[in-house]
Amino acid sequence: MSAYKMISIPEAQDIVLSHTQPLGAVTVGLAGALGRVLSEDVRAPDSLPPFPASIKDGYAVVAADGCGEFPVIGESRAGQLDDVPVRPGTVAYITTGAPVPPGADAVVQVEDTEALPPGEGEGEGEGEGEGEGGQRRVRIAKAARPGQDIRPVGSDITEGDIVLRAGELVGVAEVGILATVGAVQLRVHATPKVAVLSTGDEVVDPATRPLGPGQIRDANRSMLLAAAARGGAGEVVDLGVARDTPGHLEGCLAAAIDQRVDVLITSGGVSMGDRDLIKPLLQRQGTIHFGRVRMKPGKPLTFATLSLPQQGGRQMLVFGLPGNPVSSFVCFHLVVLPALRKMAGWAHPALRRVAARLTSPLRLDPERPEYHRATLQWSTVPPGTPAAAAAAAEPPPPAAAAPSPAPLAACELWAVSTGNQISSRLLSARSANALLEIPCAEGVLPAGSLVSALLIDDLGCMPVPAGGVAATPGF
Ligand SMILES: Nc1nc2c(c(=O)[nH]1)N[C@H]1C(S)=C(S)[C@@H](COP(=O)(O)OP(=O)(O)OC[C@H]3O[C@@H](n4cnc5c(N)ncnc54)[C@H](O)[C@@H]3O)O[C@H]1N2
Ligand code: MOO
Repeated sequence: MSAYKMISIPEAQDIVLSHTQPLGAVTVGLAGALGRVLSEDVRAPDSLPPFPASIKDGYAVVAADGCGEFPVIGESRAGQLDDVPVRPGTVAYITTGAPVPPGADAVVQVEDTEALPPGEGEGEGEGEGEGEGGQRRVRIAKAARPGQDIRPVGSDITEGDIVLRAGELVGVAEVGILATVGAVQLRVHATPKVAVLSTGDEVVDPATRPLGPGQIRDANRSMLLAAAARGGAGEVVDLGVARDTPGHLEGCLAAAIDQRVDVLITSGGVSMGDRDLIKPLLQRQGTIHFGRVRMKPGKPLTFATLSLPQQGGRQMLVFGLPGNPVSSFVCFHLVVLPALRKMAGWAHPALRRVAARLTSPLRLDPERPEYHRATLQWSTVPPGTPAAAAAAAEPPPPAAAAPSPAPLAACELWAVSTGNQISSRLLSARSANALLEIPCAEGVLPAGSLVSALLIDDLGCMPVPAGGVAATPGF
């Protein structure tokens, strides 16, 4: 009998998040802002554009002048302005992004004008568009309305506006916005320092070849270090492999404490065997909040906190993940990743959920809900099925014609199982971008059933339908 009560995964997630606090603020430069969560609002110190700016290459005009021939009395180029006012009956040459000169209230794009050739207008015998005394002239062929092709001051950003709020995640566009408003030093949440430790006498370095009797290569440490780095850890610490002795394991825990990590992730040694030493160690040194979770895979998942009086009473989180590589992978995404995100300041750290249809039937587990690894695919027909094979076998379009795009309304997200889900088979996580939340019940879930899918990756490994998907139905 296990000493630990079996709890549900939502309970486990709530317990972990209730023991996890956002880390304090630190200052980073713009180059270090990507992927961080702002801890303060960012305001614009000035307006954009800071001056009325032309949207087109053309001529700055007085709109009321309408069409006709006009002298070009100056130029306004981006970054360089002739400070000559445009009076009624005159125009100024202007480039995209340049300040509209005083007096002008519209821009006429160059396509709606004609530089007057020699012999026309006043400037016979001189260069194209140039009149007497070198004065360029132009014909405005299309009347402008006031304000045409001008971005007024502050039309993109108004001075004092909050352009990004505390709690927002800085992505690529946000880096550009920060640069736009000159925010080159930013207050963001600190990111957690995460250590990873494998356990087990059979576990050897991945470089080991050939394997000795009873040995297996350490898959979990590299995988969890990568997962922590991608999951937003500020620093990752490789603690190696703990041997199956209480003394060595304790030494590894001490190393994590000495290195002041915020989170320790161990794998292996949490089940019921006499060499499963993680739970007894955590019980001695901290508080175990749960030690069994109703989930497949990942049942012996363990979570503890250590309060460290020798380090000012700070708290360290410890996740004891099961040794089976898939169990470690699934537990990391369901329980550890939300904690790392919350520490890094995410307001909504849970995995995102979408709906998808099964392409094949799934046998249900009557004891535990299953987190079935799958690749989501956006398609009109269930991928990998006879219907998809029939669609693929249709005669190819004529050589010159591209395959026609699928109509948007006919597409759905299909969940393609990654095959045998035994928790030792890490290939069941290969190219998986979702964990299907398969309820615990008797029987079989038929193909075509709608299931909820937790996204564990961007959709970068989602296959692309031939011909793409049309943006508008029937377009
Ligand atoms: N009597 C019971 N036995 C087991 C139970 C149970 O409830 N009662 N639960 C099973 C379940 S479910 C799981 S999951 C495993 C988890 O066991 P541990 O966390 O104690 O893990 P280990 O025994 O150390 O290893 C399990 C398996 O994974 C391999 N492993 C371990 N570390 C690594 C690594 N770093 N890289 C690759 N593979 C690793 C290890 O060699 C074992 O094959 O317990 C069941 N048993
Ligand atoms: O729960 Mo264990 O993770 O089935 O293999």
